[in-house]
Amino acid sequence: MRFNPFTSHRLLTNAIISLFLSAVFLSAYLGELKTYADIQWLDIMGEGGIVLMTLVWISVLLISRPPSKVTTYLVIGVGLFMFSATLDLLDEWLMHPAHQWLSWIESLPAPLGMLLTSVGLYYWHQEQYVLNRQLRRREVHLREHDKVCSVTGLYKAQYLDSVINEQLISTQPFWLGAIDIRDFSHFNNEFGFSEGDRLLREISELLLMNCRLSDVVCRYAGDCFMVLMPATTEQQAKELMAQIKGALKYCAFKVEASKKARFQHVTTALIQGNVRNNTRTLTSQLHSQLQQKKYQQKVAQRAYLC
Ligand SMILES: Nc1nc2c(ncn2[C@@H]2O[C@H](COP(=O)(O)OP(=O)(O)OP(=O)(O)O)[C@@H](O)[C@H]2O)c(=O)[nH]1
Repeated sequence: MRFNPFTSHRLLTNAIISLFLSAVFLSAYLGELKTYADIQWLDIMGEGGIVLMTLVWISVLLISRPPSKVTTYLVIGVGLFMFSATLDLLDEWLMHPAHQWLSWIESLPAPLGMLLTSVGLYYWHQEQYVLNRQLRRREVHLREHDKVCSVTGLYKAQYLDSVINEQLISTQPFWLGAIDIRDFSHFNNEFGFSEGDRLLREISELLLMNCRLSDVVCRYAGDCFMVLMPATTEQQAKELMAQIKGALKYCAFKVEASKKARFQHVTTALIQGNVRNNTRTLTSQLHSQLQQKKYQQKVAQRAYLC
């Protein structure tokens, strides 16, 4: 999720714009233009780069973070640093009178800003600790955002493959389960793609709720999820998949447009991780098992209807 700095962080954005403009006006009001020969272009490039980068950091913070104490400390901290850096940059063009108060205004905000940024980083560390605990059920020890599905917040196939690889190397027994939503394309056609996305999100939450802390839940493809169950017996793996199936079957998903409850049916398949397998053969064997089950279910359904 991205935030709009002008709506989600109106006060902070206004504070940063005011800091920047006050540095410009202060310099322009008090300074005297230097002669062309006195201008150091190399200094301008270096100091201009610092101002530009601090403005980029502030924009990234405002766009990426929700309103919070951490965001305020970080943005104001970097903003004060940007204020000092802007004054520093502008005095390459404008000679400032040698007032004590002016040199304080130029030098004090930077260390104060760094202090506030450090406080913000400390709170960020605490916040991250809480978030890491929340994420424990979604990841093992890797954090690579490009491997996370933006719809469900679960890791994608690529991540699961790397965890399977690690499990195979460690020779620990593990089971891999696949869960495929039945007739998801019909659901999409009937209620729209965004309701489909919402259903995928709700299913992800239910999967996480039904899995143990040590399991890794991933969205493998479109409507197919996979669960890696480390140090698990066949009996435990089967029980877990049955619990997931049951939980989804009785979950009354309310479609926004009709407010009617929809119950989801899934097809599941299980395979044991074996040192003789490699990641690709394991996932493709599980996939073909799933396809076979789906086919059998469709044949049985047709026979029942006839
Ligand atoms: N809403 C939504 N739909 C998606 C997404 N990714 C894939 N899909 C849809 O998921 C559907 C998967 O179709 P199929 O593989 O035929 O699955 P199915 O309709 O459940 O059929 P069976 O699995 O055979 O019961 C397709 O309609 C895709 O368009 C997504 O991120 N969001």
